[in-house]
Amino acid sequence: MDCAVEAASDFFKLSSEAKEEFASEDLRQPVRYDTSSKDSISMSRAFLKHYAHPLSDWIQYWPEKPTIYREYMGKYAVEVRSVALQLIEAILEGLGLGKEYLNEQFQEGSQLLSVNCYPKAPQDPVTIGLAPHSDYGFLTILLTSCQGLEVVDRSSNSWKTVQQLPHALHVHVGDHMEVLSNGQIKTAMHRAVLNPEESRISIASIQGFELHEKVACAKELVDKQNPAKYKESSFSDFLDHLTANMDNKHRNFLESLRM
Ligand SMILES: O=C(O)CCC(=O)C(=O)O
Ligand SMILES: [Fe+2]
Repeated sequence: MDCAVEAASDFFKLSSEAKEEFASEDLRQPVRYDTSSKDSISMSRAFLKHYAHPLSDWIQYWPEKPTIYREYMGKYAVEVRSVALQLIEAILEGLGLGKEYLNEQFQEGSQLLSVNCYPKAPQDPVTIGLAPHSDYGFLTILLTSCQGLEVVDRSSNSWKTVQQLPHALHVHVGDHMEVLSNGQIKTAMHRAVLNPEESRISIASIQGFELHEKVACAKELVDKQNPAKYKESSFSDFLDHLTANMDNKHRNFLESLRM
């Protein structure tokens, strides 16, 4: 885990030119570097996003520098995906769907790594690094170098700081789990605030289905009393939604799926 943070940190220390090599406004690029100045929703963040599963298909597109990047990030990606799949199985079992439910789609699903770098906060008042959002996939596993993640507590509708525990991973549910469970499990609204003491690295691993595979409410969880609450959608539909709403505030994907 520390190695993945080190690889990320070293990448962001590269010259602007080296990082800009990966700059693209096309959300479908296999690797994409961007900073807050161009992306209105993320407020003070540089990030590198790339796919990670199957690793042999994607690793060739990842940065070659720093030289440790592919090895360290690759190892982390494989390990964290295995944890995510085990957690997803447990959730599916808890929903009464059985742990093998849609097993093929999960096994062949996509994994997106969002590697973020936030500057140290300039002064005391809460400074936002990444604006409130939920993740599109089923489950996100987040590794962070220091405190900065906040989640909405649904009971009080207020922001709660996620405590930084040494060597702990943070797990949260994404939009497609809310859809699959027909609303029984809710997506986690979250944001990142800048840390006043140090710059911060976070690595989000987002587990979804393959690009064009549709996610619908599980028919086992739909009946007369509980009609389907969401339209079906794919990861590709999410990318289209983001592209179409790049410059406005209607970026909430889950809201766009509500029936
Ligand atoms: O930096 C964080 O703590 C959150 C990152 C995040 O939410 C994301 O990359 O989707
Ligand atoms: Fe997120």
